[in-house]
Amino acid sequence: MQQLNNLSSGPAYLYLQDGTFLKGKSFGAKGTTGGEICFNTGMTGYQEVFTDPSYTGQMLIMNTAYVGNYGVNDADVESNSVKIKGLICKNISSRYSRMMASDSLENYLVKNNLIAIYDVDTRALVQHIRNKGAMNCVISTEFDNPEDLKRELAKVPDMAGLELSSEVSTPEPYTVGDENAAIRIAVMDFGVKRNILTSLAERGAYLKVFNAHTQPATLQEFNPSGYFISNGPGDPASMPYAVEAISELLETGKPLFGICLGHQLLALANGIPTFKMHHGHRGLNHPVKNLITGKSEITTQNHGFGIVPEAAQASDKIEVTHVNLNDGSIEGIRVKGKPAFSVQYHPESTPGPYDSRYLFDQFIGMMQ
Ligand SMILES: NC(=O)CC[C@H](N)C(=O)O
Repeated sequence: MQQLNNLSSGPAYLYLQDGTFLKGKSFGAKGTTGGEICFNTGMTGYQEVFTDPSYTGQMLIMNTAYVGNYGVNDADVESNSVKIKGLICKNISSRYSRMMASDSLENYLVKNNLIAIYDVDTRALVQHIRNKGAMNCVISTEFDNPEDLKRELAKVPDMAGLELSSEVSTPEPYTVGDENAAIRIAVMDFGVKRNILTSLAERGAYLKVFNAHTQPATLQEFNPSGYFISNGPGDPASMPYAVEAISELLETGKPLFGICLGHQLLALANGIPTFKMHHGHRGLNHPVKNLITGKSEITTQNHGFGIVPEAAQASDKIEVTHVNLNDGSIEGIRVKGKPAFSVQYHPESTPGPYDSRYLFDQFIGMMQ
């Protein structure tokens, strides 16, 4: 059991676009930060969530009552840095306990320059977002009055229409797995989670991960058995370059699998529009029904956009394969006459239950 040096306890302020103004305590780095507020209902997996590139630009409320209880380590990361813009919690644990932990959450946040606020009534705040919908917010340890905070908030871009994949995609290609493997996958990196790559590599695939703006012809030079379209941050409707590339890849007739942003982009490539959800789905317990097998799965989710259900149901290009049992949103599709499919949720489930990992086997099976 490690004792933290000293919990920082200076004041911090939270200001929302609708004028909601809350005082809490400062934790992690000092300063002012802004982004779109969202909440994650998971009780574990904070380090994976903080480093998931799909959270770029988001101010995250962790619904669970305590954050930090089990510290941090070098392995539980989905990318090489913290990607959330700011953190909002109820309680920060003043000590951590786990054999695998190498440091405290507080040191980690300071090292990663992440501004956090705690001692906020997160239950009330989550209910507020659930009623009013997603909106921008700022956290500050520098400004303590609504006028200054409102001015800082005005600098925060709107998530709708925002293209963020170019910020988080790998600048240079890199490979994962055994280069002699029979299965080769070209990965379009829009902000890929590390454990998606691991999930494919541990099933015997050799992966080459390419920058988001790579031309399809360059992907084809790798002579892949199939294509993977990754998750990622931002508004899929702001990415015509990616939709164009995916449309071209579909013409190759090779297997193609998309996750989350990849699902939204595959839908767009088939003429199905996307929309901004009221407050999104983020957590580890979202029930989804697989309409092909009739079985349900408990899934990990992180998305603020969705594909338009009426357009998906009416499309003659795709078939709906998965539906969210909470709200009926479309969470899986396959392209008619092509070996291409996608899901809105996260089968690698880091963190989360393992129910959906069969999707990686399905993709590998299609390429064998
Ligand atoms: N996890 C993801 O890929 C998220 C996709 C998209 N940025 C959304 O918020 O809906």
